[in-house]
Amino acid sequence: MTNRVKFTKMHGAGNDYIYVNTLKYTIEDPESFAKKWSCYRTGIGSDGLVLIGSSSVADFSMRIFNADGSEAMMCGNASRCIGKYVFEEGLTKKTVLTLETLSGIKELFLSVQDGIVTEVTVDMGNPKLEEVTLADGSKDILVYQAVSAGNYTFKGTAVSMGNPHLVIFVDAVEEIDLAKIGPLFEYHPYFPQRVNVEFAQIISKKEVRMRVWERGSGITSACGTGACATAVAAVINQKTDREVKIVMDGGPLTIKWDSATQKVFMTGDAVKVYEGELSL
Ligand SMILES: N[C@H](CCC[C@H](N)C(=O)O)C(=O)O
Repeated sequence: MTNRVKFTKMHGAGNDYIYVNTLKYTIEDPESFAKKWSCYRTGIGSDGLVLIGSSSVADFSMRIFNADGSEAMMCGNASRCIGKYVFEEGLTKKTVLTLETLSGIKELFLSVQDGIVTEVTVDMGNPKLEEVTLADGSKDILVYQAVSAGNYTFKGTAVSMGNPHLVIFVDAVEEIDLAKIGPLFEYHPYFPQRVNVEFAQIISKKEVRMRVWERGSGITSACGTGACATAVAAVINQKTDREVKIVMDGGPLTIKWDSATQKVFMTGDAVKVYEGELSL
C-alpha cells in the first residue's frame, strides 16, 4: 500500500525547505527522504527537509535535515517558516510560541496581518565562540585568525549558533568563487563535524553583504544561523553595530545582538510557495 504524504514548500529569504507535519505523517527515514526529495531534477528540489512535530517541553518541535541527509542542530530560516505554518494551519492561535530544537528551545514572535504571518522574530539564544580542533587534538577559539584550505588563506572567526559557522570577512564578496572555495573550508580539519562557511563584506556599520556555503547543502540563498553568526563576528571584530542588516542572495535578515541579555534576535520573512503530495 503506497503511503501518501502531504508536504509544504516554504522559504525564508530564499532558503527553501520541504516541510512535513509529523503530527499527521510519519517519515521513517528522514535522512534518505531529505536526500531523495531535495534533488532539483528528480525530486521536489530544496535545501533540505524540515519535520514539524509535537513537543513535551515547547509548543512544537523541529528537526532539520540538510540536502545531503545530515541532521543539523538548528535552522534559523526554517524556524520562522514553522511559525508561519503552525499559525496559518490553525495548529495554534498564539503569536508568541516556543519551538524545541536540538540546540534548545527557541521563542518565536509572529507578525500577523489579516490572519497571514508576514514576518517572524526568533530569539536565537546566546552565541558562543566555536571551538576548533587543532592538529594535536587540542581545542582553541578562532577570532580573526588565519585559516587555510587548498591554496586559500583567510582571516576567520568561528561562531556557534547551536550549529557551527566560520565567518570570513573579505573586501569583495562577489569575487569569491563560493562553489570552489566553500567545500574546501566546509571540510576543514578544524571542524570534525564540518562547518557552515560565510563570506562577508562590510557595507557600513549597519549593513553587511554575505554569501554562504552551507554544511550539507552547498550554496544557499540565505542562512539564518549564518546571518546571526556573521553579525556576532562583525561585532566581536568591531566592524558593525549590534543591530545590523545582513543582505544575502535571497534577501535581508535583521539581526540584533542584545547587549543586556547577550541574546541574538533574527527578524525576517517566511514564505509559503506551494503544497504537494508524495507517495513514499
Ligand atoms: N546547514 C546548516 C543547517 C541549516 C541552517 C540554515 N539553513 C539556517 O537558516 O540557519 C547546518 O548544517 O548547520
